[in-house]
Amino acid sequence: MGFIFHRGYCISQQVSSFTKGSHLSSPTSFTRMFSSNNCNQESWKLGHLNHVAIAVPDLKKASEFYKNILGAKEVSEAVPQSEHGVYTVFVNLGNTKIELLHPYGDKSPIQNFLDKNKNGGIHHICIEVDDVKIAIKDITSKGIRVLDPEPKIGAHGNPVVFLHPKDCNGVLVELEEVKKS
Ligand SMILES: C[C@@H](C(=O)O)C(=O)SCCNC(=O)CCNC(=O)[C@H](O)C(C)(C)COP(=O)(O)OP(=O)(O)OC[C@H]1O[C@@H](n2cnc3c(N)ncnc32)[C@H](O)[C@@H]1OP(=O)(O)O
Repeated sequence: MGFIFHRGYCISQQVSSFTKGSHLSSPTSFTRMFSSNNCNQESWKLGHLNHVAIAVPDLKKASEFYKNILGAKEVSEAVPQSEHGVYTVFVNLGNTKIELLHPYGDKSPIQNFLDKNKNGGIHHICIEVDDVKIAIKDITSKGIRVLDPEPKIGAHGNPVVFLHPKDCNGVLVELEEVKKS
């Protein structure tokens, strides 16, 4: 579907308008779009893949795998993230990172996941956005569940939110606000 701007409104051509033999002859061929990200005054943009998070039952063993077996040059120490109920270790790959996660405290949000996946597994992906609050407003209006009403501060000191995996093709998606400098 293409987007056309006319007198300050964003109007979109309906897909049916492109079927063979049809032409854009009347105003009814157009639909005004008021809620699309492309058209809102309050817009936000998707950025790079910040990290892929892997929940692991043994953080030391997993860190050593990336450091000693795969030869990763930058593997951080384990850091407790008390607000999130996890320990994190970051493996820096240059163009993105791997975040190793292990439960912290007795109410960790990753405990269920590890109970179901005893050897660990990919837990979430984190994609950067330029404005997380505008992103939440827009995404929520499209029927996707955001798991916290307000962003929390994530492992990099930036605001983050999570989107429900059931609304995201079975993948837990974290959005992290990274302001362009
Ligand atoms: C430090 C920070 C940072 O990076 O900055 C972090 O990483 S914090 C990383 C940790 N924090 C978070 O994960 C916060 C967001 N997560 C949550 O709120 C929760 O973990 C949920 C995603 C809602 C899952 O909650 P809970 O484990 O209680 O529910 P549940 O086991 O009944 O799961 C409900 C359904 O979702 C599925 N499900 C659960 N976790 C999933 C995951 N990680 N990926 C894909 N699907 C998942 C289950 O299989 C189940 O599907 P079926 O019904 O089909 O069986």
